Amino acid sequence: RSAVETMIVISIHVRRLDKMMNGSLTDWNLSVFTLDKMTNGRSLTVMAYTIFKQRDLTKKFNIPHATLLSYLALVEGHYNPMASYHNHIHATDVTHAVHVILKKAPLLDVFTDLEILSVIFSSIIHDVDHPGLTNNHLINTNSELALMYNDESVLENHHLAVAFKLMQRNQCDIFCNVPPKIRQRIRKMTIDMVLATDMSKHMSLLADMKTMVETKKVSGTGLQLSENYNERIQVLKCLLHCADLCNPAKHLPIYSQWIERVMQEFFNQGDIERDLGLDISPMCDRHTASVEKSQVGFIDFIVQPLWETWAELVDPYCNDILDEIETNRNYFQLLSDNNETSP
Ligand SMILES: COc1ccc(C2=NN(C3CCN(c4nc(N)nc5ccccc45)CC3)C(=O)[C@@H]3CC=CC[C@H]23)cc1OC
Ligand SMILES: [Mg+2]
Ligand SMILES: [Zn+2]
Repeated sequence: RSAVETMIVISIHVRRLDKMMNGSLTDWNLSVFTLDKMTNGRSLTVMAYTIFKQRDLTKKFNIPHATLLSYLALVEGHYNPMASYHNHIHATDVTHAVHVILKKAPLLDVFTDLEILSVIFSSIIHDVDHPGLTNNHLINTNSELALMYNDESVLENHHLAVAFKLMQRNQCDIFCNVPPKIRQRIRKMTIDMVLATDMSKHMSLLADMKTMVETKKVSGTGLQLSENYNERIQVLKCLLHCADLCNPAKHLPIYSQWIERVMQEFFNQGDIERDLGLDISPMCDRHTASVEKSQVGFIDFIVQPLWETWAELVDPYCNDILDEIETNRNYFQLLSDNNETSP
């Protein structure tokens, strides 16, 4: 489809989307699955374009509309439709989550337009061309990607390289009217944020956040960020990471669909590992994995500690999110107990 046709199709969806949401794109429990059906598999382009318009980013950074649409459609088309979880709908979900988190009261006047553009751009591209396999698997199978990136944040380096390479396509450079120094700053922030979505960085990210909480407690005020780049990017990394790990914070019907998709992706990887005679990765053996136990562990060890620290540092009022996580955790704990008792 030419960019013009894409633009027309998308703008029809954008208008329908606006009506559907009656402008309330900020509904945390919006179903991106419904949105994707409504937009014939174009939910990322429609979501991202709508957010850019609502935040006036096209005007603030002089982004030509046709260029934005072409690039968004190109990126969406480079998400892997064969990946049941890490496809374009996950990117729509994370982009939407970043947008909603940024709208929360404690963050309203904290970040600059440049930082907002960068974190929304990062969410759009953060998993582009994901193969549906984990970094460890790519490393253990001597994949081309692991060879390319020397086993270090292999997937995340790939997502970034693909996203910036696609920007070189004709009429796809969305930052064409942005001064070089600003372009460089967007690129640096995007690289830092997307690399921080590598789960192997999770514990150090969490530790750094806890340190910030301790120092912030001293000031006792809301989130007061200094001009210091490292302090500001630290919070933005965590914002994107929270959005990437927001499935357990959603109502069960939505959360359950993400579980089904991620387990399908993990089991597919486990099947490959079994066929290769490799050790099967955690949660990836379809014959022994307990979906319920995996979710309880995922919430207890990773998701709840992250969101709790986020609440302490940034948003003391995100109890609705913490409550949802706890409700979902107890639901899967109960399922897990029942599976134990009844054979
Ligand atoms: C909806 O449900 C899920 C959604 C996403 C993911 C995601 N999982 N992960 C990892 C997370 C930690 N894992 C564990 N490994 C080991 N040895 N032990 C553990 C013990 C308890 C919990 C987790 C682990 C490995 C996989 C990613 O890397 C994805 C990519 C980026 C973000 C999250 C994704 C998992 C979900 O349910 C399990
Ligand atoms: Mg990722
Ligand atoms: Zn992701």
